Amino acid sequence: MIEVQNLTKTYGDVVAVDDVTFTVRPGVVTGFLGPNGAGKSTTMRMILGLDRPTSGTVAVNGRPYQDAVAPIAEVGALVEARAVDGRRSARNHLRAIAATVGIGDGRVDEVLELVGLTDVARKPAGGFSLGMGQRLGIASALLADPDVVMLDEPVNGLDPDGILWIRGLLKQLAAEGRTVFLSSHLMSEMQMTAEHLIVIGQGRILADEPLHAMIDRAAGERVDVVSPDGGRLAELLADDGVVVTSAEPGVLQVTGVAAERIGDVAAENGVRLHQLHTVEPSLEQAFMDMTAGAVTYRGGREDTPR
Ligand SMILES: Nc1ncnc2c1ncn2[C@@H]1O[C@H](COP(=O)(O)OP(=O)(O)OP(=O)(O)O)[C@@H](O)[C@H]1O
Repeated sequence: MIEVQNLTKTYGDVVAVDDVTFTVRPGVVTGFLGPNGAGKSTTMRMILGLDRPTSGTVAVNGRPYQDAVAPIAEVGALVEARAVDGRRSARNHLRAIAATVGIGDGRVDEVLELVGLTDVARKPAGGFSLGMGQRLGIASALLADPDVVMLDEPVNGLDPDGILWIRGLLKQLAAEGRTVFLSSHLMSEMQMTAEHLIVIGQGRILADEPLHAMIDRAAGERVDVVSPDGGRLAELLADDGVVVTSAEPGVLQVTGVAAERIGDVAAENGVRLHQLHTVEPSLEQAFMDMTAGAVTYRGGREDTPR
């Protein structure tokens, strides 16, 4: 369990993390989602005790992480590109880390297998692709069999197969009762990996809810209707909470009422329907709407803070 309470971090005038409170529970893959510069890495670094909070507290399994007896057994983290000596093999890289905490070669081979690097374990890590490097980073995070696994942008550089693999691995780790916390700035990736989402924008928490709750809110937002009797249908649908807009004659965009109900009303009143379809929920759009006012940096030529 990770408990973050009223956490704030400022760098000069920049408030990187602004009074953030949340809990990451075991057994559920929790995603930490926010646009670039939202404060995800800073928060994760404070959870690990790598950065000192300006104010607020962090506890991992009930106590401040700095006080943990065997940190890598407590939290397995992939937070910044780990320094890997490129001439060293993946296996020797892991053996060197393992030696510092008395972990034997058997466990090293086990995690290599777990992350799918067994075949290349004796090859120099310098020749690894970005995706293989990510797998090696994840292997070192898992080496000491930690209760809490925290990964900053673990999907970076992974191809679709790699994304599926990490999704399965994280679900498995959560099912074993571990606390699994990972960050990303891409909703599409989170949709595939996380069950619970904590959304951050400009250092503030914007949402903290199960993925399905976010999907439900985004779902059923709009039904598109094509009908030669559009005007009449709009009148029939008029009700509290129902909004009908029409950009062109005969084409309606309806919110606040389900497609089934629209079909029934049309049938009962002899209104012809040529098309009726619910616009698929777009989590990406929901996320963009949520963080619209909270984007610190926007892409583009200048890429300057707003
Ligand atoms: N060491 C630092 N010194 C000054 N400002 C910093 C430092 N670290 C982070 N910041 C600022 O704090 C804010 C949050 O940055 P952070 O890296 O935590 O965001 P992020 O959500 O992890 O972004 P990304 O997705 O780009 O990694 C940004 O405005 C960033 O410029």
